[in-house]
Amino acid sequence: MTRIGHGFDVHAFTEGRPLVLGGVTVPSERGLAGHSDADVLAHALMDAILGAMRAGDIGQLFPDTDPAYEGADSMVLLSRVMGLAREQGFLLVDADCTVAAQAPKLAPYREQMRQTMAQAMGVDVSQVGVKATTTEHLGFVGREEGIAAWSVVLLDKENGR
Ligand SMILES: Nc1ccn([C@@H]2O[C@H](COP(=O)(O)O)[C@@H](O)[C@H]2O)c(=O)n1
Ligand SMILES: C[C@@]1(CO)OP(=O)(O)OP(=O)(O)OC[C@H]1O
Repeated sequence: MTRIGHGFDVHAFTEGRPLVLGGVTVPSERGLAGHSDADVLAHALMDAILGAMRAGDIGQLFPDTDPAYEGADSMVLLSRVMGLAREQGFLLVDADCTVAAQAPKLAPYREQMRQTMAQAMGVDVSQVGVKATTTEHLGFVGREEGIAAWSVVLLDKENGR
């Protein structure tokens, strides 16, 4: 049985925080606001996995009211989500992600993001795609107010329903 999952997340830019995307700290004057490290790309990927598992979303699993997740490393959370998936018999077939950011330029960090997220999930780098786009200066992304990310995943479960 194969399940599809989709994830979407947005975080606003803020001063005084590092910009963490796909577990990689990207050189930037500003970072993203959030209870955790605000890794919007990892959050979209986690929600896609949870969606395919029909297991709610990251806000349910890691509430932003819980001090345990203050400043949390999203790669640790991603490992935990994939661990839950494995416990339920799911294997990751494939994942693909898109980050919409007007700036900074993300292409130089794309491969590192793929590798870092693949490692956190315990899968091969070939199973994780990361792409970046601007929004041609349109909307909140285009005004450089924040970054959005989307992810789709396929999970496989033997003899599952
Ligand atoms: N933050 C970003 C956004 C885009 N890129 C790369 O530039 C290419 C062109 O972007 P468009 O929005 O004009 O299509 C895109 O395909 C990415 O490779 C980037 O590195 N960082
Ligand atoms: C990751 C979590 C962890 O508390 O916090 P945030 O960084 O606020 O991220 P968001 O995507 O807004 O919500 C999900 C939360 O689970």
